[in-house]
Amino acid sequence: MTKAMLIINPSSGQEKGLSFEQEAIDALKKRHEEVIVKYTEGENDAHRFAEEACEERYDTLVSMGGDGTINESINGLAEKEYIPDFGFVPLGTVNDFARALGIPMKEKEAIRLLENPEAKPVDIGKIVGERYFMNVLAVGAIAEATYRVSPEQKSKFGSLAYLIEGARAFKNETPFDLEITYDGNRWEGEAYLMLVALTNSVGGIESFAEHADVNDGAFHVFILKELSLPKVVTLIPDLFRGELKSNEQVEYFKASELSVSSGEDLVVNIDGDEGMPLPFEASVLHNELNVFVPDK
Ligand SMILES: Nc1ncnc2c1ncn2[C@@H]1O[C@H](COP(=O)(O)OP(=O)(O)OP(=O)(O)O)[C@@H](O)[C@H]1O
Repeated sequence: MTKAMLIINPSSGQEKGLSFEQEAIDALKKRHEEVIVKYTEGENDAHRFAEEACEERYDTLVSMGGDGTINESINGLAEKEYIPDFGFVPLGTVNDFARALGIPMKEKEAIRLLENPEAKPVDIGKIVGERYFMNVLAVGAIAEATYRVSPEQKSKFGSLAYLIEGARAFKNETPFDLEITYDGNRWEGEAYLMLVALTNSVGGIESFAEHADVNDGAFHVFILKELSLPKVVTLIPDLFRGELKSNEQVEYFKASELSVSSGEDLVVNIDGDEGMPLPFEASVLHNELNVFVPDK
């Protein structure tokens, strides 16, 4: 008998998850005899439910929520002996993972996709000894500014709210020292921001790492080395043209393993949430999950 687990975060996306519950169950019932629904009540519930889906050998796990819920689900699935195919319905503000995979932003369309999806192998990132991520790591005050984005700003400006707070942090910003060893190479210098992207979409901007693919086995590392007027204004058009990696103020390289440290007290932002202090080591888990994407 085939079985699917549906995780719903009722609080995600201004509490719209529950209104799509029945549609999601109906879509999953087209391919599964049994559909079990789990509701999150707080932190770590989605993580725990996803682990349960592995242990109990569910064929499919589907999560409905924002990037926080999807990140927790992935943390429950990664590196398990048995891993169900994974699908999700994006309910959040930014939804970078969904953007990268071509999953529709409209809930009804994302749910319809569950009736006849293609399961695509997808990379995820691992912070060694800590946790997993699916989109981005960031270090620097500009990244930390994103914690100041309020729910009101998010509902008013969407993902633009993060750009606005980030731009505010540009003003009084000073560089920090950074040392990165990667795949047998080394980069050392001063930086204003470091971003490690696994997919093309960062902060809702799909052209951020335009050349990045969800299963290319690589981290795409961007280091903002300079932040001086008037050159800084060239970052914006390059960002939206997908040319950020060629901007003279940016150092760019690809890596499958990274070790990052700094002499200063810095904290890494993981998929938009506050992570742990530096130093850290990260590696790509190539084709770790099978994720439902639109059938071609
Ligand atoms: N029933 C619940 N009530 C309140 N908070 C919950 C509940 N279940 C889970 N959470 C919390 O919701 C957070 C995840 O929210 P998620 O990112 O999925 O949605 P969102 O905040 O609407 O998305 P986005 O940040 O993209 O706008 C987790 O920190 C988790 O602890």
